Amino acid sequence: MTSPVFLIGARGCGKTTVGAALAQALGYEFRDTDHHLQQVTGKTVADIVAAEGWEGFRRRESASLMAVSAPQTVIATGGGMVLAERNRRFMREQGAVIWLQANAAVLATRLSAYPQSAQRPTLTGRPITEEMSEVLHQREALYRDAAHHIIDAMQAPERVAAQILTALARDDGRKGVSLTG
Ligand SMILES: Nc1ncnc2c1ncn2[C@@H]1O[C@H](COP(=O)(O)OP(=O)(O)OP(=O)(O)O)[C@@H](O)[C@H]1O
Ligand SMILES: O=C(O)C1=C[C@@H](O)[C@@H](O)[C@H](O)C1
Ligand SMILES: [Mg+2]
Repeated sequence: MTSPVFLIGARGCGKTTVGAALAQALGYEFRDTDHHLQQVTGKTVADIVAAEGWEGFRRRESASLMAVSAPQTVIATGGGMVLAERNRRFMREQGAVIWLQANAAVLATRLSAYPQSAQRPTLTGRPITEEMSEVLHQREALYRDAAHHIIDAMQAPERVAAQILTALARDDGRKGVSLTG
């Protein structure tokens, strides 16, 4: 397998955390669309949203997705990457798409412990548990639509990474190629 691996899912599901470990295990590059956007603009998500609105941010994150996608790369995407149909189609066509699934209570607990509010400005203006419930309600069908594999992200990061490796190896087995070849 050489095609990119895209990690999708809500804020706090572990795309950045698990993505780095997964890339290391595969010997792949690791890219993160939120980090890329911050590097090229020199601005945080909150800065971009304040200057250009969420619409401007969504346009820029779609461009980031195209910019970082490459063979032998694990890509942690922004939580809202799936909102655009074009992004969902692009990821499905270009590589393997993995949804890291977690419930609102777990996500809210993680995000409360480590808010990073410059990178995660409020999406709804509501308290965090309510916000995550609302966001999941709006997006679950989109994550499901985009994903080739759904992984339980409410386990230790190493377990999550191991289960993704198993799913990718199974894909390769079906195609008759080895994971590293
Ligand atoms: N499997 C896990 N178990 C426990 N804590 C986790 C797990 N995965 C991530 N975390 C913790 O949750 C927080 C959010 O993780 P991370 O930044 O990787 O999420 P993300 O999906 O990249 O979020 P965002 O969409 O906002 O970029 C971090 O503090 C991280 O240490
Ligand atoms: O879920 C979302 O809409 C977001 C998630 C983060 O990764 C960032 O991309 C940004 O804060 C928006
Ligand atoms: Mg992240």
